[in-house]
Amino acid sequence: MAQSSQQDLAPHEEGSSKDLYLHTDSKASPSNALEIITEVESYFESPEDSPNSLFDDTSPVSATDASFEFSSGGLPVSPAQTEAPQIPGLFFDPSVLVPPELANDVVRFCFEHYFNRPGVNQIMLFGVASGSPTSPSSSGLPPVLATLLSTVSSLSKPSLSAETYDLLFPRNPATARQAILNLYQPGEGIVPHVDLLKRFGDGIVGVSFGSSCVMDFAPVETAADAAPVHLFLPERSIIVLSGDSRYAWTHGIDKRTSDLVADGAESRVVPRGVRLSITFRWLLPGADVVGQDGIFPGT
Ligand SMILES: O=C(O)CCC(=O)C(=O)O
Ligand SMILES: [Fe+2]
Repeated sequence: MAQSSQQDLAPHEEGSSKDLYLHTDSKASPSNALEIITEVESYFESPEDSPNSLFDDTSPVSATDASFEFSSGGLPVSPAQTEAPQIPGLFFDPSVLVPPELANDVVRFCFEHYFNRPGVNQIMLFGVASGSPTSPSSSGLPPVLATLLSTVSSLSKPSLSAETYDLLFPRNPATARQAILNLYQPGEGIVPHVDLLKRFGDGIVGVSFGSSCVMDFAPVETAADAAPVHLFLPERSIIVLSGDSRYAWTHGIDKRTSDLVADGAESRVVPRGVRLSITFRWLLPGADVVGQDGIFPGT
């Protein structure tokens, strides 16, 4: 699969594999969100036919069931690991999950407010440079996402170093947060990439809703040849990318309808359902200005 540099992912950048159409959507905008951007097309990789059911049953099936693909190219892939890989700055604890009630609230809110029209599969929300885990309502994000952020903050604190925790959840944020909502149908993915270096700072946190998936990581330097690390991200799990894992490794999701996952000495196939991911990132200073010289074209 093609690797994408961070430039390829910039909306409207030349060289992007697909044209992106951005528009602000004031109708769908909760009053406390600064801006909502709907990307009608995105850099997602899609299969020929996308199933249209939402959040289907995704119970695992036997790895010997030949009806499930193991990779987009039909080539076998090694089973994904279920524990955090040894990638500096990557934090992942499979036992730390967002509570189901909050996950339901988040999914319901996002479908009602953002994914309520055909063709919309990506939404960007921008918070403000204030608010903290202790007063999430002042983040400028919709309340349910502010609650998600504060829940992720308390859930992940024990697994994070103090330094990484402060990076993600500083007492007095100096820059604004972006929340990007990505909706994947089974069979869709996202090309391996490093999140935009000029737009986003260090410390990225992502939460999976509705379905698991396997995220692939590869070192930037050797991404073309090196065997990627495959990590199984269960529904409601939290992943943190900082330091090397944010800057020196690509991350991506192969376009498959099922994933092969290690299960002790065995492996199992886990079908993918509709997955919503919510990723929180820091906008770099100056990247929070919307306009010709701001976060949109040309930056
Ligand atoms: O869906 C995900 O978990 C990853 C999304 C992502 O990497 C991005 O939006 O930059
Ligand atoms: Fe990313």
